[in-house]
Amino acid sequence: MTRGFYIGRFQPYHDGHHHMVERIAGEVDELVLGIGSADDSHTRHNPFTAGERIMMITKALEDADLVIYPVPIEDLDRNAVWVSHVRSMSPAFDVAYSNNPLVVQLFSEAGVEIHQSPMFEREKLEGTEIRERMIDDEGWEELVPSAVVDIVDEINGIERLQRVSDTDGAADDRPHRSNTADPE
Ligand SMILES: Nc1ncnc2c1ncn2[C@@H]1O[C@H](COP(=O)(O)OP(=O)(O)OP(=O)(O)O)[C@@H](O)[C@H]1O
Ligand SMILES: NC(=O)c1ccc[n+]([C@@H]2O[C@H](COP(=O)(O)O)[C@@H](O)[C@H]2O)c1
Repeated sequence: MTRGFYIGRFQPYHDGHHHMVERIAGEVDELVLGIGSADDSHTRHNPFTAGERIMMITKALEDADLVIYPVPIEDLDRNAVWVSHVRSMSPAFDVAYSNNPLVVQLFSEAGVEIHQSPMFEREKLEGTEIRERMIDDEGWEELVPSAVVDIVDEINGIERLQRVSDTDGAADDRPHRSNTADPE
């Protein structure tokens, strides 16, 4: 029995993530989905709560032939202890999956086997691009699983994102420390 760990912010869970999970499903029996930056919500970069992201993932993977465990993981100010923090929150896992350079670096240093994979249609399957489309009322629905469209509707997610994007002070949606091994 092999259990994997796939971490992301999933803001929102989109078809690029879904494609990656389908690929991972061929390699593991069970998969922990780490909901990164679980403590953040209601901002342009992280509009959805951990609970809302758990709903998106659970419903989108309802019919998948895979046991999944969505686990919220809060951010820490200390990268050096982040892998211990992840382990303290997650079911034990044999292999981790990420394309985030900082995540790859931290897991590798901790001796965890980490797999990276090619990006799938990255020009459109990117959270930042999808959130911009949501804000601008441009087509985003075809870039996420249909279950995610239903949940965004149920929580009035578009209205929230449009409101917070006006008021959270962010001039744009540039990724922060999580997307680089060297934030400088
Ligand atoms: N289109 C894609 N194909 C394959 N992997 C992807 C794709 N988009 C994201 N990923 C990977 O999924 C993981 C989680 O990504 P994340 O939740 O940050 O999504 P993102 O699309 O990169 O969002 P954002 O633009 O908000 O940073 C990362 O390892 C990321 O590289
Ligand atoms: N020190 C920390 O808290 C720390 C370090 C590395 C990654 N992370 C988190 O892991 C997640 C990585 O996901 P992405 O690949 O979607 O950016 C993010 O939520 C990021 O904030 C946190």
